[in-house]
Amino acid sequence: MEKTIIECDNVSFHYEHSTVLEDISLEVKEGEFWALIGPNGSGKSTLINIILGLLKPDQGNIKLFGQNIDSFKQRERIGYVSQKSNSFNSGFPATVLEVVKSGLARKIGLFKSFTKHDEQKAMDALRVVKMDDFANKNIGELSGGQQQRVFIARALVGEPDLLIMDEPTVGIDQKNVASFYSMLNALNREHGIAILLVTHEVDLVTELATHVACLNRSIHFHGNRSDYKKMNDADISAWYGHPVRRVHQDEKEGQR
Ligand SMILES: Nc1ncnc2c1ncn2[C@@H]1O[C@H](COP(=O)(O)OP(=O)(O)OP(=O)(O)O)[C@@H](O)[C@H]1O
Repeated sequence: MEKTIIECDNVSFHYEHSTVLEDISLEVKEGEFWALIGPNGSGKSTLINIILGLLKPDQGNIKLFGQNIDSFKQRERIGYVSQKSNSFNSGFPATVLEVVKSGLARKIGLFKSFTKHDEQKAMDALRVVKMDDFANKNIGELSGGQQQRVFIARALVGEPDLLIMDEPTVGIDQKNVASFYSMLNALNREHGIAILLVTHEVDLVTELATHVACLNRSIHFHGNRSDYKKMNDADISAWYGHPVRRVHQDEKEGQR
């Protein structure tokens, strides 16, 4: 049986006077690729911050890899890429390889120097995201999409079992979004890394994610991809509280 990697059990959370999350229960198991969808301000980033241990829930419990979050010490098992990663300007004084190696700091200690082996691991991670040819380039000289691949490599260099991403494609054009997602697909299928992806792309998830959860203060839907595909636009609109229309595969093909 697959092991449970993330277990949220009846989690609730509020900021000052507003309740943002109510009774959230969700399980992510080994090898699964979850897309967390929901309208703006529905609590997705807040839930991610709780799972990462950056916020403490008012109620409920989180377990990571079967351990209570308060006693969980194996942070290197989780790679995280935020929506604001791709914001280096052209003058930022670090190469792509240095940025990726910085992902090992948590493992080896901040002030220890990197070894040849660390460098090889960083190059391996760059190869996975097909950015090894850019290793010695300045990070600021890369496009948003290329930078985001580098940030995935930084999250991968510590060989995590789980990758959490909060809207990693913000600011990336549509053509590059598709290749970015196919890379995530390969990470999940070929490297067995579980993925929790916050996204606004209600269409792409049907082709990629193994499971979908829709959050809007509470969980309105969670299930596998085929159950999600059976939902119609009216269901999704009801979860969102406003009209949502998915682009269907035959329409997409017609647009090509
Ligand atoms: N630090 C904070 N203090 C007070 N309220 C906050 C704070 N951070 C977020 N909120 C509020 O909590 C709600 C949920 O925000 P959150 O960022 O989790 O939503 P989200 O689903 O990730 O949104 P988006 O899709 O727009 O990124 C919003 O109403 C937001 O304004």
